[in-house]
Amino acid sequence: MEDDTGERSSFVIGLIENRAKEVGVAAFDLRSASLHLSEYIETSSSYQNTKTLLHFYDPMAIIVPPNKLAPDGMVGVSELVDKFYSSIRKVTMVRGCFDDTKGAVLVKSLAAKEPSALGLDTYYKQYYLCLAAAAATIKWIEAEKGIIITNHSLLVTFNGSFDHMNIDATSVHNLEIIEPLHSTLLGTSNKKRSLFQTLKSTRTAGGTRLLRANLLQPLKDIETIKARLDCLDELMTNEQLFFGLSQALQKFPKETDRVLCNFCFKRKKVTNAVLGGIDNARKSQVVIGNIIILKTALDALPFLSKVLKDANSYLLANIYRSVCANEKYACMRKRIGEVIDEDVVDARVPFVARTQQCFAVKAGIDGFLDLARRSFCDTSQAIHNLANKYREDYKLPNLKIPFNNRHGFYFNIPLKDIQTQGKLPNKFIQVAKHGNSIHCSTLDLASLNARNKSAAKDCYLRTEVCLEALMDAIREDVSVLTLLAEILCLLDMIVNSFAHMISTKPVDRYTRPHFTENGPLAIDAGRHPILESVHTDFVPNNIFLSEASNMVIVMGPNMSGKSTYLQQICLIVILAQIGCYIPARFATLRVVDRVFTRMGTLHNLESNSSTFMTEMKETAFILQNISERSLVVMDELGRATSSSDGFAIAWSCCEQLLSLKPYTIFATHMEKLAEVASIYPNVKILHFNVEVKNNRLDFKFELKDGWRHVPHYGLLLAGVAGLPTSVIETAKNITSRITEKEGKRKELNYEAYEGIQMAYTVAQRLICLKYSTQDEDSIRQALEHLKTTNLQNFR
Ligand SMILES: Nc1ncnc2c1ncn2[C@@H]1O[C@H](COP(=O)(O)OP(=O)(O)OP(=O)(O)O)[C@@H](O)[C@H]1O
Repeated sequence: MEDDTGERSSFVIGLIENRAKEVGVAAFDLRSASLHLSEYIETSSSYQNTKTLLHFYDPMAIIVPPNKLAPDGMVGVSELVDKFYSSIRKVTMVRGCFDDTKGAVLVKSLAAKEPSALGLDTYYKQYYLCLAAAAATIKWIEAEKGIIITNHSLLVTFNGSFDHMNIDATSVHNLEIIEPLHSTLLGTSNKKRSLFQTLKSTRTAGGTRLLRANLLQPLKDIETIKARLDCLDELMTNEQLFFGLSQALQKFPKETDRVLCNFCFKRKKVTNAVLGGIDNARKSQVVIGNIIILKTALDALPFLSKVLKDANSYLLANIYRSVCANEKYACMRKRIGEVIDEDVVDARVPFVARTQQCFAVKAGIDGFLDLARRSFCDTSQAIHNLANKYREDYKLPNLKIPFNNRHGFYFNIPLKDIQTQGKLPNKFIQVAKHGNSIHCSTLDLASLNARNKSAAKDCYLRTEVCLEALMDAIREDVSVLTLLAEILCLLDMIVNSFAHMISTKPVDRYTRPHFTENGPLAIDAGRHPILESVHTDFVPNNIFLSEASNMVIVMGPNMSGKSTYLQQICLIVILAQIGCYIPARFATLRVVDRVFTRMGTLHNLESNSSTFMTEMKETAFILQNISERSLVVMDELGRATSSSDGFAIAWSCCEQLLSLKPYTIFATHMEKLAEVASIYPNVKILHFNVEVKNNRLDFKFELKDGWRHVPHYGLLLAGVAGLPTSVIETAKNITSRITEKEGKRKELNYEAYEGIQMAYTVAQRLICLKYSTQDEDSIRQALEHLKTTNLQNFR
């Protein structure tokens, strides 16, 4: 659509990425004066997430930093724009314009929203890339359009990636998704691992990266989640397929995904003028190594095809259709076979790899290359002859001649051989002790090494010239290579991580979660995915949240398992939304768009905030950013200030959350908070069962309905911790007087709201039946039952 200025679109987009493949996007809408900030991890090497965003905004100009080769073979955002959005105006601004600190200051002063709602103080680090993009975008707009944006006028929103669940940095930390809390806090190694570490049995760096990205931003699209779960179902029921796939993946060199994406880049032509530079030789060596890896990967494809031929699940069948049955791969392999020697393989041992690379191209294609190879063979032979000579001359039968890329060939002589000789002859130089042997060289070896290296360099440079036409032909079909790279990463994650983890647990410990659009979040006998392997007797627990009962308040003494339970629910939801089975007997979930947690009580030293201020900033951010589809877990909100203010804050936050309708789990020690449930029927109270035996607390870790007063649990624990008896006795007297008064008030409240409670219970059951997958007869029966029981209750 054209606007008044004749521009097709009113959006200007700033784009920047970092080495960890996180992308920051600032989308400025000139028409509505709004700024949409997004920051996410790019999960695919073809920049699918960024493309979705660019497609959505359809901008008139894209601002990027100068072109720079992205690490790990990814096409940098700048090249992405050149390649796929050449019709859109591209503006390159120097990196200095992408200043995150300036961006934060600008956004704070221009935004119409409260700074607390933006969460910039608390989440500054999480936003830094999109803030950098915002700084450049705003600077360009002001200069280009000759305008100045008025303070507090801009509507600023923050989105992650469109297709993914958002988890803020604090929640990632609280939930121990990537790092366990203890190791970062105390610098100690702890038995407890993070979710990422538990799942990290991927084989390739690409698979590991994808797993990490998925855990940080799980999926939101039910169909994609279901496709992954269907694939897991098939792998769990078809052993042959599972083992076949694991085997097939092992046939691909580990760095395949990185190398395949490298073919997107074209190097400057190797001319005679540049021939000879050592740096060029190294780059040529990389090109040859890449071709060899591509050849090995293409050779592994037929086995993958054989394994996937009869796969039924959509995901695997689709991989078979798009990759295995795609003739382009076979054509490419044939084309490689015309130039590259059939026997060349990808090797890890440095000298074998060097030899493979020197002899990669078939003999007779290039005369100069054949000459360089002869020289390479001669010098290699001369080096081995030299070693033989030293063995005899100096009576060193165990002298070895290893090779590494840095030093070339060197001698390795066991210390005991030298001791029998008395001393190492003076001929040997650069002597260094390594364990039970010494490493050294001689002038002759150094000279031969130099000649050998120079011959290898000539081989590489000539080989690259021979490969030019082949490389161009491959580049024409580079999209099939990026597709293969993505598929290998995905398979690595699903087979080597998800399926592997499930298969190493006892049967039926992990089950497939079910998903509905708007149904309840119900988990039967859920367990903590990490702690269950630390505690052999881990006690499973349930959760049920629905539209009619969207808040659970969990009560219980210290150490009863509240925080673990909150973390467990979030981790189960995350596992389910990355398309993995979950540690529960049964679960049906509603897709969550954001997970918010308020758990830690750490001082935020960086932002110079007290415990209470950090708590309040995080709570403000949550309350202003949640949607009806979010999951919120709050652990002991309000405990860091005076008890009356803390209680008031906890209560009003509960009320606010109830009005916003996300699914909320609220853990608290404040017994008075149980009264929220008497007033609001959509709140359910649960407590962790604890028995008091001989003045000691016996933790059962079982979650039970309702609220239960455990007398003086704080005092019991304080006693165990060593507080004087006199102090504890006085405290007991005070607390029993307070609880007596409270009890009476609660009874009055309960009577007043009993009617509403009952009506809500009926509504809640009706909602469950609405999303039930049972047959019509059972639902009719259940409705009949509901009718009769409730008529009795109302009478
Ligand atoms: N379901 C469970 N089964 C077995 N052990 C558990 C279970 N839940 C928690 N635990 C263990 O109990 C300990 C205390 O749990 P947690 O920290 O969750 O308690 P809490 O109620 O949040 O305590 P506080 O109120 O003092 O923060 C944990 O170290 C955990 O290992």
